[in-house]
Amino acid sequence: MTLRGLYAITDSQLLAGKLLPYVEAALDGGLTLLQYRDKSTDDARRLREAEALRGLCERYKAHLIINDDGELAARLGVGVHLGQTDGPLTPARALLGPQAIIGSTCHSQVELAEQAAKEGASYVAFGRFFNSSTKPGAPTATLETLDQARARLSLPICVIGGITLDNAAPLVAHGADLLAVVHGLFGAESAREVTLRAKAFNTLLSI
Ligand SMILES: Cc1ncc(COP(=O)(O)OP(=O)(O)O)c(N)n1
Ligand SMILES: Cc1nc(C(=O)O)sc1CCOP(=O)(O)O
Ligand SMILES: [Mg+2]
Repeated sequence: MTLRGLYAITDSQLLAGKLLPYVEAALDGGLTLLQYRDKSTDDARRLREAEALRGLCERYKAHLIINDDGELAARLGVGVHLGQTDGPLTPARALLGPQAIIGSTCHSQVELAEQAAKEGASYVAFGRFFNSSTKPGAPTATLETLDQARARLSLPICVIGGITLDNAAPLVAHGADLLAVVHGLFGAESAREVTLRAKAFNTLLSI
């Protein structure tokens, strides 16, 4: 499977009361991946929302990824994204099976990405590249990180952190395959604007 394109990530505060219409608008504009990222402990709501997102992703032929929670991903038969403190990749791969999409946060460390590749990651994520209101304290990465990663890795490379339509082009030029975006996509005044932004990100990626 080739993983390239726009990777939308949900945010419970930003999308409060409009999760499904805004996600559907993004899917309408074209998403490769959608990550359900909800840091709450409300398991019933998390299950309900993730199931609804899975239905939408099936309709639009995008892949749903669950942040942090391999058990929920296994229950729904979808992918998972794991950070460096979210548990090891090898058991996640065993749990989810060979076809599942599993992503790994590697900050700015290509060595972590090489290790993730050995442990069965489907893509590796570097960031944050810009100021992020969603995760202001995330460690930073640079275009040099991306150059090194592109030279040393054959896995799809995802970039994240403060990405907008105005700053994404250099990331694509330096080899990013997946643009992972929260505010730059969903921080829009209307669902129509979300669709337009998604289409514009895809144009940047030549998709
Ligand atoms: C695509 C993508 N890349 C990086 C992250 C960050 O994961 P992590 O470091 O585990 O931080 P949280 O998102 O869990 O706060 C991500 N979620 N998605
Ligand atoms: C969830 C997350 N992880 C990051 C990392 O660098 O690992 S940055 C980030 C937030 C991305 O949201 P926005 O597009 O609004 O900046
Ligand atoms: Mg995490």
